[in-house]
Amino acid sequence: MTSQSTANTPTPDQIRRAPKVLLHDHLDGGLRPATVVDLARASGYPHLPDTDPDKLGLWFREAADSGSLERYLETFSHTVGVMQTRDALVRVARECAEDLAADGVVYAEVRYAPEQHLEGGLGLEEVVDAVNEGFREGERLAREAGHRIRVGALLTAMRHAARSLEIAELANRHRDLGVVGFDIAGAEAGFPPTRHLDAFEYLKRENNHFTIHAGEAFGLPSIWQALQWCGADRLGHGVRIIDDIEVAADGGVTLGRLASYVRDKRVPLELCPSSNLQTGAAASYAEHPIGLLRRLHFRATVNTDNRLMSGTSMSREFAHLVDAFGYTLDDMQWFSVNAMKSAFIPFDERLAMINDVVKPGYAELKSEWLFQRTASTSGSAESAG
Ligand SMILES: O=c1[nH]cnc2c1ncn2[C@@H]1O[C@H](CO)[C@@H](O)[C@H]1O
Ligand SMILES: [Zn+2]
Repeated sequence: MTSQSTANTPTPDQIRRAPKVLLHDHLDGGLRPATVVDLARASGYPHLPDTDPDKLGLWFREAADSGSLERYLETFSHTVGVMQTRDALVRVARECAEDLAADGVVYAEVRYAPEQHLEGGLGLEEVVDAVNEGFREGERLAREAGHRIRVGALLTAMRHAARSLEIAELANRHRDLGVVGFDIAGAEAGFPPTRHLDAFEYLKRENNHFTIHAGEAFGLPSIWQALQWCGADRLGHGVRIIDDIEVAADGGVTLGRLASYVRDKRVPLELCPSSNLQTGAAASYAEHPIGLLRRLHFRATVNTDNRLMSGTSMSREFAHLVDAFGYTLDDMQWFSVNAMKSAFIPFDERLAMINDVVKPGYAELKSEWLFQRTASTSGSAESAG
């Protein structure tokens, strides 16, 4: 009865233990509800919609379930509101690393916008130092709990604001000091990436890396600008590339020039299924473009975006995809290797993560079925032999 193909369909426990790689996760979108409540109490933040952690968690999920990116983003005022002191930033970053590690994430790039954490009097440098300290503490605590994780920071500039060059310079100064790259985020419609061209050109001159939120709430022009004007290394979401792919009634697929470019150049897509359902970028998991993009061998990756607002984790994202598309451990490995290839750390480290951590982890899981014969199946196997 036990065949390799059925054994390759991961169980919830295997999904959690599988080594996962996360490239798109917002620090201010991943707080534990109880931590939001604690920090609000400690700092006297008066605006929380609820002070019961369970109800607050539910409030975030429901408020973010709005069908529009703009309304989804309004929920961040409460998380950003309680992340204005050094202690709060260290704690949130520490818990982020611990939570990801406990969920089986072995490598993560976590982003946040330093310019949003200055209201309590911190300077930009102090914000970055506090978050880095939290990540290092979280890595250490995770190790003590038996998990291995590496966390790098991406510094985000808000696309409606005008501090992107300053934040890009901040990212460059903290290069090799815990910050692995740069990003822009926030409302997409009306704020094209070309507004921040000087920041991107600066980073290119410095041989540094950046990703751009593009093709989430706005379509192909945003993706095209991010790649061809700004020179993004990766696309945050990029899910609307589907608008440049035609599927005929007979199943034949035609790629437009931009979709071809994205696939040919192996441009990494930081896809975030649950987040897309909430902002209206996709209707259901089964209809999410990730299914087609994976079949067409785009450089697709699976990400959480905002664990608090979506009530999600990497394991939950994969569980939904396993359910919707019948993905196996091999598919999970493919996404994880894709993500690791696309990370912003040096090539030799990415290669070692793939060969020494990711692949052995999946090999271990994929071989479990060999050792799990029950009395009855081993009996029938013997009699069959
Ligand atoms: O999916 C998204 N699209 C665009 N912007 C986002 C998304 N999720 C979060 N942020 C924005 O990024 C900031 C820094 O982390 C958050 O405060 C939020 O405003
Ligand atoms: Zn995002």
